[in-house]
Amino acid sequence: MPFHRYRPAHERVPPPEPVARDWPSARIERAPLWVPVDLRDGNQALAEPMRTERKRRLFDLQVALGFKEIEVAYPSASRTDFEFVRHLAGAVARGEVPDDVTVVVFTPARRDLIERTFAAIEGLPRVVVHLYAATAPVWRDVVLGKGRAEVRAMVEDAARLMAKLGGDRPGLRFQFSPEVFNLTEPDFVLELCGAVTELWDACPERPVTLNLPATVEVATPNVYADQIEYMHRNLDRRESVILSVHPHNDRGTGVACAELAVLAGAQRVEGCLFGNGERTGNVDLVTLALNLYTQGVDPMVDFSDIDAVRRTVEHCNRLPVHPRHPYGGDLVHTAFSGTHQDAISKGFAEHARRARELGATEADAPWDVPYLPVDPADLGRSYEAVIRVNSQSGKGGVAHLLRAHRGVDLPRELRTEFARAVQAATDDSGREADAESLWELFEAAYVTPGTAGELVRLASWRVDREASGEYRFVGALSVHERTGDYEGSGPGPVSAFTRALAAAGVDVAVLDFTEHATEPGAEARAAAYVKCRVGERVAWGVGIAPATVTAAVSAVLSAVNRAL
Ligand SMILES: CC(=O)SCCNC(=O)CCNC(=O)[C@H](O)C(C)(C)COP(=O)(O)OP(=O)(O)OC[C@H]1O[C@@H](n2cnc3c(N)ncnc32)[C@H](O)[C@@H]1OP(=O)(O)O
Ligand SMILES: CC(C)C(=O)C(=O)O
Repeated sequence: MPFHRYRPAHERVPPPEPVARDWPSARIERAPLWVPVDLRDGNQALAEPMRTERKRRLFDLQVALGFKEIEVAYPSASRTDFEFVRHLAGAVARGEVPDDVTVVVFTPARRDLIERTFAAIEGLPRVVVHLYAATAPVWRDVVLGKGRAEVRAMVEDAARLMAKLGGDRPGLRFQFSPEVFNLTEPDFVLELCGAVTELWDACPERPVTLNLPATVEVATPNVYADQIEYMHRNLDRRESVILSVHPHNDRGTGVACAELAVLAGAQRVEGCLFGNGERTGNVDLVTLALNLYTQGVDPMVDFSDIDAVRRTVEHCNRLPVHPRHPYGGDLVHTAFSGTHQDAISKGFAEHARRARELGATEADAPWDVPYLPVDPADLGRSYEAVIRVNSQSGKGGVAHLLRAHRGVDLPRELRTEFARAVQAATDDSGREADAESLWELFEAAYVTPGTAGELVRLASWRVDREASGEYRFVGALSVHERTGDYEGSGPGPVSAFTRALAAAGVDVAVLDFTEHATEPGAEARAAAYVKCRVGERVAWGVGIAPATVTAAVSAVLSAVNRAL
């Protein structure tokens, strides 16, 4: 591949010199102002732009999630976008939009289009008019055909017109974006930003938003962070400026760019939900907000029902969210592989133990579960899909599914044995085994093995506790088709039954036995697991029944038949 055709970013735009930087040792301790631009930047990247119904649905979602500033349209671009802003003006007048929500509209630096933009916002009580113009050398030369002075004049003319049209209108603020900031000479950005903050008379009561986009991501995130910190330190009227960033994701590092930019002094971040937007998309606000959340910082937006958010975004964009998308993808809390499942399963148990120790609920106890950076329940997800079984799974995952779905908690040795059977079955099929098919496999193998072809069968039976404290088993046993009544006594029901079996000619030694309830409460069923030696053979059997004695007897019978 002809890599010699490309130049590194530092040769395309001089880095700000000298670079003093605090960002490498800074920490993000509170959320910046998140501004979703799905309805403008995201929308302009869609094959079928949203109409009012879809736009309103996404807008309402963003309001419900807690966003306070929302870019809603490029009103001069199309009738659809113009009408949407008019629709919102009506919605605000009807009290359908909370008072603390401000809308942003976007305009190029062209007189007719600015005038149309102001016509659109008539009647909106809280609005930001956002002016943009490309400032980087290639855009100046190739797209606009203007030198630096002419671009400055174009921006100033537009800013002046906006100030004139806006007047002293209460609730109106201004925003400027030097498009392709990241490839623009830093001194030129300072010059333009200084010009607009002066023309708009930026002051702490009416700050101007300066939004510095990585319109096309071209460098590693540390370069963007240096550029932002330089602006943060050198912008005029800094206390009257809201420093904003707008990363795209061409190199796949939009999230890193945004995070480092916040460390470098950015107070506001524009992006889209799940990262829709031009080419590889705008930076994803869901990931950014939840990255903060998992550091223990209030993200100031609510993603506690992530799947509902995703469904609405998918509906409005008519684009799917990738199953591996951070936090919201279908598969991001799922482990298929054995050692991950084992770790997660142990992590869940430890989490429950720690919660009990702290006297907290599991939903409130500190989260530290291997392989799960966030508790899926915090995002409105169940634990159902966390562990899924295929041929790469091990005993931990198999045992977890049986425990979670059927309440059976297999002894370690039986887990290993059954996991081998599951692996053989999933290797043969090449498919996943869901909880139901896993249970069917387990039941057929251990609970009701070869029902039709059983060699030892038990018809009616009973166990009594004698006055001596011993147990007495009496039952009709059929062994190799020979039926008779047999009995046996022992210190427990299991030993009483094995003695009855011995009397019928079946020599059984119990090597291991455990029993537990499958769920809490009086309605629980008992599960019994028994490992028996029958002659030369050793086998496990499992019994599940409403009564503990029945479960134990069934388990022994199952082990005997499996061994035989
Ligand atoms: C990085 C971003 O996201 S920028 C936003 C991009 N979004 C969009 O373009 C969506 C909406 N756009 C549109 O609907 C149309 O492009 C319109 C209505 C704005 C303009 O349409 P047209 O007049 O047909 O122009 P066209 O679409 O060809 O745009 C190119 C013209 O805009 C000029 N232009 C580009 N950016 C700007 C700007 N910020 N301010 C003023 N003019 C600009 C170009 O120099 C070019 O001018 P020229 O025709 O004199 O060479
Ligand atoms: C904010 C602007 C101009 C933008 O959408 C971009 O640069 O990507």
